[in-house]
Amino acid sequence: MSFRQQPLPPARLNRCQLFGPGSRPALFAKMAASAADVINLDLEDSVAPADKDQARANIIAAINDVDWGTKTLSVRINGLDTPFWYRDVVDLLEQAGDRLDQIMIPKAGCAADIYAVDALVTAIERAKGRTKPIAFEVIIESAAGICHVEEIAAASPRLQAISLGAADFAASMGMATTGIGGTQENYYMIRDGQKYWPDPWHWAQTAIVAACRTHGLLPVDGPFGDFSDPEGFRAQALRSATLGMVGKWAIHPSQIALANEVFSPSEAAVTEAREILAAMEKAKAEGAGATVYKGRLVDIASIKQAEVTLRQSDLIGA
Ligand SMILES: CC(=O)SCCNC(=O)CCNC(=O)[C@H](O)C(C)(C)COP(=O)(O)OP(=O)(O)OC[C@H]1O[C@@H](n2cnc3c(N)ncnc32)[C@H](O)[C@@H]1OP(=O)(O)O
Ligand SMILES: O=CC(=O)O
Ligand SMILES: [Mg+2]
Repeated sequence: MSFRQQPLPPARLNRCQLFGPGSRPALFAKMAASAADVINLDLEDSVAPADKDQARANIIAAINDVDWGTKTLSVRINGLDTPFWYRDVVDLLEQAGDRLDQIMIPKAGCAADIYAVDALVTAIERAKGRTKPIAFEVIIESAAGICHVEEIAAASPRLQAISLGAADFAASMGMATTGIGGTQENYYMIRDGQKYWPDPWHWAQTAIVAACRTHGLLPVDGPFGDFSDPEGFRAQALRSATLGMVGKWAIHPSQIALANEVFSPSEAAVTEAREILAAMEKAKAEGAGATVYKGRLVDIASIKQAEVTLRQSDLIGA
């Protein structure tokens, strides 16, 4: 480990972020009653320009009126390239109650984007005497965003999470795709006449995970558009979890249980993590730094790997 210790991310569950358009208030109570850890009420791309004002009013009313339980409550504001975002921030901070936890900033391209929203939020918090600081989450979904992901991750102490937005990311990168996330038909390799489909999102995900882990944030996988394909969703989520992401968006209620399942360590994984810690305790007592568990090497790094699983399991149990 470097002299500078790697900070832990916020100790809260973020296995599933359920999205719903601010222009469909009939969904809000259903979202609140769902099993998602995080609720994202949307003012951005699921809301038509003509509906932005009404969606904002719907969301402010719902933040105050709906019982959101213990969920993290987040609102996705409009991008900084639009005429809507400042009004989103001003109205939310001036009119929504303290139940609002977080603002999601889409299409972040550089640290200054986060700085701009931070400055506005901070001024309104002070003017209005808001005592609970609003947290931020951002979406990396552009070429500029992925190029500057590390400076974005360091941009504000308000930041808690970064998601990959596969749809806008693909558009910004000029990728020849229309599907949102998952396997892309034309992204394949051939070996011995057999097609094999690699993961086109892999490098962007690992860049986000590395930036998040460096700065103590939660890395999250974004939307999987084909909600009629649970196996495709599961495969994408399993890859994300394997790479270090802690959760995934749901754009339909059918995806919530899948995300919760994938991002909750199984009983077998928890048992194995505990057994590795026990094996290492025994090794330590015998003066060894490494030992054999189920025929394979475990050493001091294995303790840290096991702790990743146990921290997540403890959060779920808490
Ligand atoms: C690329 C991006 O930016 S993704 C993020 C932004 N996008 C979004 O927020 C889209 C969120 N999802 C949706 O708007 C909707 O789920 C849609 C448009 C995809 C599908 O909507 P519908 O056609 O109503 O879905 P469907 O009929 O299958 O819904 C089944 C049930 O789930 C409910 N439901 C649908 N979406 C949601 C949701 N997001 N949250 C909670 N409940 C929902 C429906 O009201 C319906 O309830 P009912 O059984 O009580 O009648
Ligand atoms: O906002 C999400 C995306 O995929 O684009
Ligand atoms: Mg987007």
